[in-house]
Amino acid sequence: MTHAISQCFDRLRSQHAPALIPFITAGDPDLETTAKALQTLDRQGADIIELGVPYSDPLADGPTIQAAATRALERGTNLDSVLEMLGRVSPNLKAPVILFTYYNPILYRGIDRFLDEIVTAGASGLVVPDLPLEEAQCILEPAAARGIEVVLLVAPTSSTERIEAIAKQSQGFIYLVSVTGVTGARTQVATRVPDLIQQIRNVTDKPIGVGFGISQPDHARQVVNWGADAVIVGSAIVRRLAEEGVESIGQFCQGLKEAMS
Ligand SMILES: N[C@@H](Cc1c[nH]c2ccccc12)C(=O)O
Ligand SMILES: O=C[C@H](O)COP(=O)(O)O
Repeated sequence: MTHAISQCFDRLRSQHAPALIPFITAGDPDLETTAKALQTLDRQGADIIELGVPYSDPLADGPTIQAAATRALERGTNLDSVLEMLGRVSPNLKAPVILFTYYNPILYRGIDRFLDEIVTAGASGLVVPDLPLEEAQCILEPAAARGIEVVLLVAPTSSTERIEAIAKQSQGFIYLVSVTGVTGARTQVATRVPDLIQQIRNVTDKPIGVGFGISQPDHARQVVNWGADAVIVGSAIVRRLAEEGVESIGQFCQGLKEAMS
């Protein structure tokens, strides 16, 4: 049973290297571009890729990703078409893919069927931002049985007890949301991030990935210097992909990766 995300972190840790995790919205501007973008990111520095399934009622929706999801939905992108595309591309990717989706499409299909389908498509992990810890059990176990790692989120507002419980249950790594606001490029990384990283470190040795607002190589370097094991970059890549195309996100990823090393 593969636990590809944990394996990826084990490998990187032995090299003392942090992971770069770019996020893109599937279907923006179309799924063929997403397929090319996945391959480009894989070749140009992504260690793990977070692939967002567009959804009509997102939570934590910053303007860039919301606009991308709206465009993707207008073209008829749905979970079936995203998984069909991923199934074609994933055999050629080195980087494990984490699927980002809200809980409603999972519930609609049924958890077991959903998990079987994402395994077939070649996904390795799952982020479900509207699934609170208390409700996560129903998916954590059947996912683990299939080698799918469910990454849970810690927010700046999480209490110490809650951080401990999340850290215990999260698989692959712990996603530290750096701000209480929405996704989107910001001019600097929230100054409480080092404290939050330390708080999580105190209760677990699982890898910690930091996301939200990281949009420049300098930000990525700073987060790594603060002790993060992974840097997650969404909006800055989604915007470039939409405005400048696939080549530009390859170059951007290389730049982030260099800054982190
Ligand atoms: N889908 C979210 C973006 C997002 C990507 N990855 C996340 C992880 C946690 C919470 C939110 C996100 C949005 O609409 O902008
Ligand atoms: O997990 C992916 C998020 O989109 C990261 O946040 P960001 O968009 O602010 O970079």
